[in-house]
Parts: sequence; structure tokens; C-alpha cells
Amino acid sequence: MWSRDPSVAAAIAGDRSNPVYLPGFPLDAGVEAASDLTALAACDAILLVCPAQAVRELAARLAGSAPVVICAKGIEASSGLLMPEVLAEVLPGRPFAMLSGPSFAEEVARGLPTAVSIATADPALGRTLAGALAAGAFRPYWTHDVLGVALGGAVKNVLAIAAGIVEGRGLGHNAAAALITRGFAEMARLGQAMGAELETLTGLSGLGDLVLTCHGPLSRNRALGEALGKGTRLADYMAGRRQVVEGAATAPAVLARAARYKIEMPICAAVDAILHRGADLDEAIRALLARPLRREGK
Ligand SMILES: NC(=O)C1=CN([C@@H]2O[C@H](COP(=O)(O)OP(=O)(O)OC[C@H]3O[C@@H](n4cnc5c(N)ncnc54)[C@H](O)[C@@H]3O)[C@@H](O)[C@H]2O)C=CC1
Ligand SMILES: O=C(CO)COP(=O)(O)O
Repeated sequence: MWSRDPSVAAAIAGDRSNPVYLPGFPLDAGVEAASDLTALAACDAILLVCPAQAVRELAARLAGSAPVVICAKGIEASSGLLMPEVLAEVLPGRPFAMLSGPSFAEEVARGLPTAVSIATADPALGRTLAGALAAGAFRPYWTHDVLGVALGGAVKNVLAIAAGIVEGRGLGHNAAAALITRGFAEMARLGQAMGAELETLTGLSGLGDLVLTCHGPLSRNRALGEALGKGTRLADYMAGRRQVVEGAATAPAVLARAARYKIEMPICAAVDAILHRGADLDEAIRALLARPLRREGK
């Protein structure tokens, strides 16, 4: 394991624990830790586990030719690029995969059953990575649909903020179910327009992660939405917070993609307006409910 923070690397190497990000979980005795990136030179594969907005900077520092497994779920705000597109720009020709799916880190660390997707254009690499990462109750499934996995993981975070708002505003269980279903319709519309496969979008990394993140109290995106729903301001919520809330930076980028493909994404648009355009939360909810009635499935 490499960390940019030498104190975290030292704690992992010395105490076999990560007191900042995963306190209370002893790490395997075989885990080595370093704060010098050259220590990764001997790795067979590199898992890039950082916020989406940091992937470009960090990927650019990865020497060697080992496959890179992107674990970030989001879109780069400055360029509007999905994570595989960022990697292709920074490390052209380097073999890579996306690891995504419904997987709260704490539950994985506790050894609870978890199924995830590994997406890569190279089927042999997919099988190899799945075999290498499978452990106990952690089950990776592989797929070739890199775009679908990257898109689903990014959009679900924006929708999870909306789900948190539903919870925080006390809108009820009916609204929560409607949000997931209509939110998924938005994800599927954009994904299919971009060339993602419906099978992927209804799979672990799409619908699966959407359901987890919209329901799971461990979600940082949902927690932000819940706080907004209870009247907390975005800036106040984020002040001093150390952990990433991916949906906040990804929301405008999702909408930019939707505009490019002429896709309607009213729930994502409402989240973006509340987060970044000063929209009144109750007014945004009213506007969503006042949209013209339409045939389901559109
Ligand atoms: N925590 C979870 O349960 C899951 C997280 N993910 C995804 O993994 C990605 C990372 O999430 P978390 O680890 O939970 O976030 P986090 O905010 O808890 O931790 C981010 C880590 O990245 C490091 N980091 C941030 N900027 C960096 C930079 N420029 N260079 C190097 N390191 C940097 C931080 O020091 C920290 O160690 C996100 O895209 C998230 O959506 C995916 C599945 C589950
Ligand atoms: O992606 C996740 C679970 O699959 C984690 O979600 P949050 O980033 O909202 O905590």
C-alpha cells in the first residue's frame, strides 16, 4: 500500500492499521506500506484508490507497465471525462480495469459478503484480476463494458445525494423507491446513449450500487443529501470534512454529458441546482413533481 501521507503509511507499516480511514480493522500481516511511489515498482497490478478528481494527477506519477485498476467513481470536473478516458489520456496504451460495485469499505473489511464488477477490454486480464482479488466472501465478476461500469458508478453518487434529500426532508418510503427507479431510468438513458450496455447498467456497478448507496447509511453521498434535506448548507457540511463526497463534483459533469447527448436527467439536474446553483430545495422538489405526466419507460 502506498499513501501520500507518511504518517498513514507509517501507521500501516508499524501498527498494521489505518487509524485515519479504517480505524479498528487490523490489516493482514502481509501488507507492506510506503509513502514513496517507487515502492510500487514490483507490483503485478496497481489499484488506484483515490477520489476521481485526483486520478489524473496520481496516474501521471505511476511508472512501469503494470495494469492499473481504477477504483474511483466519478467524472473529472475540469474535463468532463470519465475515469477510463482520463487514464487513456495520461497513460495511453497502459492496460487498465475499473473496479466498481456495491461495496462499502467497512463491510468489505469486516469480511461480509460483497460482489463487485471488474471491467476491462482484455478478458484475460479480467479473469486474472478477479482471481487475484477474490477472497473469502469478496466476489468480483468481470465484464468488458468499461464505459457502462464507469458511468453507472459516477451517476449513482449524484442520485444518492437525492436519496439522502428524500430521507432528510422526510418524503417517505414511496418517494425513496420512486427516486431509485426514476433515477435508474436517467442513468440508463444516458448510459445507453453513450454506448453502455443495459446488462451492465442493471448489474452490480449500476443498479446494484445505486440501491446500496441510496439506502445505505454508510454512504457519504447519501449523508450529504440527508444533511441538505435537514437544512444544512453545502459549505457548512463540507467544512473540515476529510472524506470525499464524489457526487458533488460529478453532478455538473453528468449534466454536461446529458446535454451533449440531449438526454433529460431531471433528478440529477435538481441535485446540481441545489448544490451549485443556489436552487431552493423545496422548490426543486415541487418542480420535479410538477413535470408533465408521461408514459413509464421513457
Ligand atoms: N469508501 C468506500 O466504501 C468506497 C469508495 N469507493 C470510491 O473510491 C474512491 C476513494 O474513496 P475513499 O477511499 O472512500 O475516499 P476517502 O476520501 O475516504 O479517501 C481518499 C484517499 O485518497 C487520498 N487522496 C486524495 N487525494 C489524493 C491525491 N491527490 N493523491 C494521492 N492520494 C490522494 C486521501 O489521502 C485518502 O487516503 C472514491 O471515488 C469512492 O467513490 C468505491 C467503493 C466504495
Ligand atoms: O460507492 C460506494 C459504495 O459502493 C460508497 O459510497 P459513498 O462514496 O457514497 O460512501
